[in-house]
Amino acid sequence: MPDTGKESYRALNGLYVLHDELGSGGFGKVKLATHLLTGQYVAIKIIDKKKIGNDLPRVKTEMDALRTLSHQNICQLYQYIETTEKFFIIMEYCSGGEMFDYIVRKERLPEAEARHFFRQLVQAIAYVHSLGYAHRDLKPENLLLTEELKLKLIDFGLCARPGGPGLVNNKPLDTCCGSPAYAAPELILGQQYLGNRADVWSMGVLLYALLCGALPFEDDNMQLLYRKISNGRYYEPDFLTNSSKELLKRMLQVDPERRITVNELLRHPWLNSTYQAALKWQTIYDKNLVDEDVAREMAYHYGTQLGTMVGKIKEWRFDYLTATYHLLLQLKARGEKFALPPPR
Ligand SMILES: O=C(Nc1ccc2c(c1)CNCC2)c1ccc(F)cc1
Repeated sequence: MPDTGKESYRALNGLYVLHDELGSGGFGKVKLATHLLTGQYVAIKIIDKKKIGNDLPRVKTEMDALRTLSHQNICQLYQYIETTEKFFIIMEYCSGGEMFDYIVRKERLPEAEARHFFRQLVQAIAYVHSLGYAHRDLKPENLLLTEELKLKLIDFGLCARPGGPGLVNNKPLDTCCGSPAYAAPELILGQQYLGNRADVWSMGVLLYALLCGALPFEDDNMQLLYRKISNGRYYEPDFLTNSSKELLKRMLQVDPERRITVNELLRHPWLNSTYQAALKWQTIYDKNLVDEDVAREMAYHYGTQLGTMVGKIKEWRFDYLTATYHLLLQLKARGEKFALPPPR
């Protein structure tokens, strides 16, 4: 049983066992846990309502986004539990940890490896934008890696909702958006900005970090940092290829009107040079399609007809059933045997 605050974790009893902490963000902590029915690891984001106070809307924003978004490069929401004191957001566990740590360990990435990760980020963002969302807090800490070095985007707490005020926003940085080092000039100047274009700037900063192992705009003094970002001038190390330099220049355009768009990115030669197919960004998942093998195993365990189980899964309630389905599907996708205990 977890330490103090036992009663507040009661909601997890019989469903999950908590292990050590994976990280703690502005919002609360993320703990490693085991989903008991399948024995699979998950990550549980635990948010204390008292501690977030008037930031509660950000949690709702994130939940709305995560319920809608389902993509191979976005960390999958499995289950959502709300109690009087806390939110428990049960997510896909990404055992490779944060991209930030990966870059630090390797200092900087060869162009081919940077491309491998950057393509997946562009696919995730193209999908997010196609649904009218903008992420608005893109940084290496919000990019996680799986065991197979697949990239998974997390933390939609600052994203702009479709048609919401966020899409065109002129709130100054501190009130609404993420880390200054990755923030677009128009955003830090508190001007009107389009979330989509601001995301492209942040992706440019990320690509620079992948390729150079450093940030293009950096200063401990916030005012000087803002000035560097607004000038848009940065150091180009000699090891950068001309095509990398050209792409960075197109992404780190101070004028959002002249900045490359996501659609142009999807076709840019730097992303496609060693790959035949153009970037396929659509999701591989179909909410109306339920994997029959997984549903059959679940029907067996819960003692229901297959058709009934398929119907229940399709409700996508983000309850324990949704979590079980995703975890069994993940086992099947990894070619591993998956079985549930027989009905009690
Ligand atoms: O899996 C996550 N974090 C994670 C996983 C593994 C490791 C870390 C974080 C940190 N370094 C050690 C390895 C994770 C998953 C979802 C989420 F919303 C937040 C974090």
